[in-house]
Amino acid sequence: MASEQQLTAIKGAKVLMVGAGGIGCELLKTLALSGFQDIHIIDMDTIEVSNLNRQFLFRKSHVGQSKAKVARDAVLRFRPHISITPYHANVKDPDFKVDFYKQFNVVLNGLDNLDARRHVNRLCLAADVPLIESGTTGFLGQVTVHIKGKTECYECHPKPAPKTYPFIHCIVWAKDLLFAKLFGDKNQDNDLNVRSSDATSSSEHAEDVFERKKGEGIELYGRRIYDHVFGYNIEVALSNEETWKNRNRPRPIYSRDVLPFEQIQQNGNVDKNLVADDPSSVSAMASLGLKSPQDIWSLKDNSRIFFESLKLFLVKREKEIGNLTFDKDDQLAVEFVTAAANIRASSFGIPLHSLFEAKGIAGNIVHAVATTNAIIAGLIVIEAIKVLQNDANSYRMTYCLEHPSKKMLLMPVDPFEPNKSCYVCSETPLLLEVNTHCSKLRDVVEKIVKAKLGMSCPLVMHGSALLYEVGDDLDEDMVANYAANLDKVLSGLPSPITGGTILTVEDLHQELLCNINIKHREEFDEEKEPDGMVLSGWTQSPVKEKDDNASINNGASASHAPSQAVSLEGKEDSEIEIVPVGTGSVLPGKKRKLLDISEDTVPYLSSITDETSSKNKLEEIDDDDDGDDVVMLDDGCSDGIKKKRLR
Ligand SMILES: Nc1ncnc2c1ncn2[C@@H]1O[C@H](COP(=O)(O)OP(=O)(O)OP(=O)(O)O)[C@@H](O)[C@H]1O
Ligand SMILES: [Zn+2]
Repeated sequence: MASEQQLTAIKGAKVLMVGAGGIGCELLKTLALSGFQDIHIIDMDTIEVSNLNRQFLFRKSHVGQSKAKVARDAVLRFRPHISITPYHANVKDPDFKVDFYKQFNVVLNGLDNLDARRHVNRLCLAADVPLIESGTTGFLGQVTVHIKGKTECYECHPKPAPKTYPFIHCIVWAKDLLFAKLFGDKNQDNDLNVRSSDATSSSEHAEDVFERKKGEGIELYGRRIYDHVFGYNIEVALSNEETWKNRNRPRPIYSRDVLPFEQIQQNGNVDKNLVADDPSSVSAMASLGLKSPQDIWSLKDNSRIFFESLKLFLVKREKEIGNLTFDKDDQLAVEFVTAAANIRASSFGIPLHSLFEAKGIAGNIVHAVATTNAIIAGLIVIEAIKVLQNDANSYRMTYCLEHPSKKMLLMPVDPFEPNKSCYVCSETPLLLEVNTHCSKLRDVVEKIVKAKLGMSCPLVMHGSALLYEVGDDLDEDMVANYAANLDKVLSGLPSPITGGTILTVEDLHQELLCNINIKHREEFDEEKEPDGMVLSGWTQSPVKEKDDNASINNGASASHAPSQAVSLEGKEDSEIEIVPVGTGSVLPGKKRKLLDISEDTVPYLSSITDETSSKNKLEEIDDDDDGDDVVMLDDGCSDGIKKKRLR
């Protein structure tokens, strides 16, 4: 039960929630039931069938509608007198300026990607509004509190850029949607659009394009599926302008453009598989003479594998069709999923992957666990109430573990101090080593300012000389001038950038400005420094640890298969390796000293302290693994940073 004081703080609060997905639905419900009365929600997406298993505010009839709006309506049904304001929009939309943030007492993130999280972090700092961050991956999760000047900001320590993340979505699409639709239960609910343009929209019984027509040849059928999912469905998606306002538009791909019809007919050599009595050894790669699973196939080869594996399923494994579920040890299934994921990746401008990599990703996908989202949402609200009461001594970052430690599944730790060399929350300049005679301004803007510093609308200045900016209100001359600058080497710019120059970069939408000291360097190691430049400053810790009790060891070697993501074996009782999860990237492992935990710090801990019962509870949920929230857990790496706790 909340105290009088807590209730007063809750009732008077105006909160912003960003994201109304897995965590967001739980969070909105918990906020409403805890007495919050003024809640604003931003979410840019519409509801999909695959969300329904865990985003419990949504029903099948809501598919296609705004998540923020439907979530609001669902909660108003049981809390009709509170105010919930939905925004069906990208949080990076310039309408959400610093003044927008200033109206809130606290911002609560339930996002699934680094880019949006960094953006919100910057605006919360600019507006001086506390931010509570969260993330989940399967059974793992965490909640962190970020208060300007008091605790570390979300970006105080660099997070490696996600490498495979967008590709994971292609794998999930190929595996859980396309493979399931073609070879699994025909009557399942599925997000794939199954109606073609010829199907009259009025007819309820319009044909399902995935059904093979009577007498239809395998090649024709394959081509129809290919053109539907990679061509027509992409065109349908493109017609919704709203979706692409802040995203890269995909390109429809049709089979005739990649592989002329004759080539599809001559595609594979099914006979090569004749020796295979065992259906499990049938392989499209063998049929096509593609040998190495490590090779990254071209779009054309992926298309050939697509047609060939489809053909082999229909010819050699006909009996299994309708009952198949994806299995990473099923060679033909992996070939099909790799090819389909790569063709989709090509459409979205995402780098293609080898069969070997795709198999690893497909086999390691961690599904969302609704209970973890619910626990994390509860913890967000607990921290939010402390923040509203300005109860700084009780702020905790809490980690939800997979296996109990000291009979606990929730690990609270003290928040950390801000990193004094963080370019986001402090004014410490960065250092860029670059060959100023070879590198162009475009390289700095793309590889450093956008990719590393996460600025979306950057402006680059040298002293008072404006070298580059983006914006809707620029006149033609300025646009031409900036375009010309982008193609000049740094030392050849109108206001030359050389060793010793201080460059100022700014993103007006994020209210972020930082200075970069330029150091000229002649040579770079192509393998280790592929950008041809090195950015530093931000990663070094300003803190010299003196107090052993306050020190955190670096997670020197943290290899984290999903089940080991939090590894306790061989560790001192009070020390644990923690991997922040659900952040849309693979994050470094960190060891953190645990607090003495009492039930005061985590009020509902007592309900899950029984080792056996809590484990069983979670394992039951594992049975329902048809969630599609995916975060790859890869090998973690140390960020090599020492941090200092607040107390
Ligand atoms: N830039 C953004 N602006 C607004 N909302 C965002 C932004 N980025 C992500 N989101 C929202 O954050 C939510 C994250 O929820 P969640 O992790 O459950 O993902 P999901 O997209 O619902 O599910 P899945 O990715 O597993 O299909 C989504 O609803 C998504 O629309
Ligand atoms: Zn910071």
